[in-house]
Amino acid sequence: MAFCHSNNLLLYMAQPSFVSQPVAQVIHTDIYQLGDRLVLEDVNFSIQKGEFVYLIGRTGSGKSSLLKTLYADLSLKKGSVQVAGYELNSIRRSDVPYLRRKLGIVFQDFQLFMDRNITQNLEFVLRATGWTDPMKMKTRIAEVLIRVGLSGSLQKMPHQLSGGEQQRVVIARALLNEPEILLADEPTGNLDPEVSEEIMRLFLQINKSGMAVLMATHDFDLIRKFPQRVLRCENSKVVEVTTPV
Ligand SMILES: Nc1ncnc2c1ncn2[C@@H]1O[C@H](COP(=O)(O)OP(=O)(O)OP(=O)(O)O)[C@@H](O)[C@H]1O
Repeated sequence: MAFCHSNNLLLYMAQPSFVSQPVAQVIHTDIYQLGDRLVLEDVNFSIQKGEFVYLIGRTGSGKSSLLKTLYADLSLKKGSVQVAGYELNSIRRSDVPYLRRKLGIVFQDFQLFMDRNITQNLEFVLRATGWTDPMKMKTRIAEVLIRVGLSGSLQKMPHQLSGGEQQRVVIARALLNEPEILLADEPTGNLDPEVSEEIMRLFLQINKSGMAVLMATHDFDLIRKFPQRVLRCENSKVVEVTTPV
């Protein structure tokens, strides 16, 4: 297991060299919100390729701030963070879009363009991330929609889809550039329990294909039903927990 508490960093560093490079590695890192407010201190953990990790903690404990740090939305003042091959300590502003292509980001609020159909929503992201060939874009959009079980929705407008289906589109959007890790912030927060479970099964299915997932959630029913590794934000620290519920 690659996680380390701050007092056993040596154990962490003593991992044999054949262990694959983690997709995310956070060492002795302080997490600040805007206005220089320290939210989490001395954070240490790593996530290996293909791992599924829940991130839990009370409201305001720092889950979103941690995720924002990983996708370079909050800047790093102290510590070392490496994500998808990028050192965030030294990342240039101009490289942030390239980092984000290697991450899939899923939020609670779907953030789809409501005046564009599903194909157009996905096309927008492909164009913004450098795709130009219309045939390749069409194929990629069809692929990701099949993956999330929405192959019949290419021309639908977001309002014609249920909440669960809209979240599936958001997950499809996050998959477009085949990221190494999905960062999900309360992805089931707006969904009823049955639909939440379906979305969770989708995340697990994607995870099985080798993509790491870090999911912030308050949903203990999901954690009980689909146990995975758990990190908890509490008292300004991030700790690994074995009995979260
Ligand atoms: N944009 C912001 N500017 C300044 N402080 C913020 C901002 N966003 C959050 N904070 C503060 O940072 C702390 C951590 O908030 P964060 O949103 O990371 O917690 P969280 O665990 O994700 O909470 P929730 O479960 O409610 O989403 C809180 O004290 C919050 O008030």
